[in-house]
Amino acid sequence: MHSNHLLLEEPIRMASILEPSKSSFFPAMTKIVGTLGPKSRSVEVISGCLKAGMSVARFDFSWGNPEYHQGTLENLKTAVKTTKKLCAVMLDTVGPELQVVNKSGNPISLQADGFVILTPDQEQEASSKVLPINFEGLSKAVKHGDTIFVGQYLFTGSETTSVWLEVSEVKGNDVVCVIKNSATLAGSLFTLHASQIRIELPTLSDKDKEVISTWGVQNKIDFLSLSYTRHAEDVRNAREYLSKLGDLYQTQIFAKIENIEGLTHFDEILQEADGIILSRGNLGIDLPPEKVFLFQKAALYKCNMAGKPAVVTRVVDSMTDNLRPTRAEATDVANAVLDGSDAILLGAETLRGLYPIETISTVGKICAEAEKVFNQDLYFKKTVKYVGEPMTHLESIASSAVRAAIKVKSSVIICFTSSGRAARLIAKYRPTMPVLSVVIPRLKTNQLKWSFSGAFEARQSLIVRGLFPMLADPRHPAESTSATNESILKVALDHGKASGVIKSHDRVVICQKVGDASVVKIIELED
Ligand SMILES: Nc1ncnc2c1ncn2[C@@H]1O[C@H](COP(=O)(O)OP(=O)(O)O)[C@@H](O)[C@H]1O
Ligand SMILES: C=C(OP(=O)(O)O)C(=O)O
Ligand SMILES: [K+]
Ligand SMILES: [Mg+2]
Repeated sequence: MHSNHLLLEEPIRMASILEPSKSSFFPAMTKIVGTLGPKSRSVEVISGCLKAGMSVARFDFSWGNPEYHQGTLENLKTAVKTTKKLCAVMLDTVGPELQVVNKSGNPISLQADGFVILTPDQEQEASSKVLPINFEGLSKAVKHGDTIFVGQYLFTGSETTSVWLEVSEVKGNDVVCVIKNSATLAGSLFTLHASQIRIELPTLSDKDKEVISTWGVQNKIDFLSLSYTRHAEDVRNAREYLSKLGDLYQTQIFAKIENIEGLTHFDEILQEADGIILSRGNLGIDLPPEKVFLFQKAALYKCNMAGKPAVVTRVVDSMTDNLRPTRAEATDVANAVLDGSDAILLGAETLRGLYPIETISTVGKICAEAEKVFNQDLYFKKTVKYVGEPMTHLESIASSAVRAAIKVKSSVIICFTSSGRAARLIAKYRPTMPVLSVVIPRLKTNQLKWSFSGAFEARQSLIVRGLFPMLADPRHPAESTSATNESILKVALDHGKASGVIKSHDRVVICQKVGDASVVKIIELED
């Protein structure tokens, strides 16, 4: 991954672009989140997705019932066991999402320049004249001239099954709209996005709370993807809610920025959240198109400097029905990596697309190519400058480990960690080689029972660029002696060798505590 590192800023020999990339054990340092659904729920397809590089599975509760998602999750567990590839679980909330329910499922044909009424009366059947919605307050929120977008769940923006509407007038609780483009709405559920409109609904709905406290608790979800996060308060409320649900106090919250309200409160949200999802599906229609890239670059920079993982969505929409991405999409994936994203989230492509596995492997290959030309040196300097001095001891150790690893051309960095903090800080400096984070379980109690920490911490690193976790045997307690440290290190090195990332005579940088001191060690392997 770090060999023959090219820099875009230097003249590249054009022919070198054509040199095939060496295959490596890790498809890419950038992680892939796949949304699982109808086209990606069998053990066979999920196994294919894991082998192709998916390391986080997203379960989107905007759609489907808990039993359906449970069936998928059971298959995921089987696939994880058989492929021996780790995968984290992300629960995605419905939040204040506006939806049109088309009970009959019959296609609804809308003609440009005609009118259609949006009504909160859900008793009415959806038709080309009336679309019933799940929200009473739309008529109070919108005014003449506002734009509304309605499309199939997870619309890609490139299909003829979604429609733009312009508000013509408000009649009581109904909103009369002019149809801007002819379209046929297909399916039984449509998402409705009112551009730049405040929707007075809670970010965590009652339905979300119920799902989290049942399905979420039962499955010990690693991540909560908080749809339509608009304020830091939304994250605080979700955290408060999770803190009372057994193991879920350890669940990380990823705030989804999907509209202008979230964008304007970005800095405060980033402080509260464990990570950010740049939800370009919704945000891409809330923002004028010419502003989307600016948000992406600015938000990724802020996440990188804060050392918090950032996930970019909606990159290869056209792969929902096609085996190849468009040129623009392929370039977009690479740019997301160059801009600093940790992970790419696939939505419709894996959920209802025809090529879930191929999409993951194509995106992974593009990411890996972009990583090779990522200007780590420049990024490193920028980050050190941003953090300033004095640095905390741990951050200084982490950044030094990355520098040492690059200088000695180390094949991997091995980081011992219990909380995951040290490994995340190393990843923050974007090393060009993989980081094997060896998570050492810690014995803990909640006054009712004793258990080992570590499982959440290990899985949560599956969304961070460059981190590859390994959970140490709980028989090696965190309060370790140097003898146990040595034996764990041997296990980590053997694991690295078996997977092909470490070879004989390689140099390896190790970050661990010896006694009370954090140390960075460089070792050179023998045969
Ligand atoms: N069990 C362990 N054995 C040896 N070193 C460790 C262990 N856990 C953490 N370290 C090292 O201790 C330092 C603090 O790491 P951090 O991840 O913040 O630890 P903690 O998990 O205790 O919060 C780092 O240098 C890390 O590599
Ligand atoms: C990922 C997104 O949201 P959803 O949950 O609707 O897929 C998005 O808007 O990009
Ligand atoms: K959702
Ligand atoms: Mg969305």
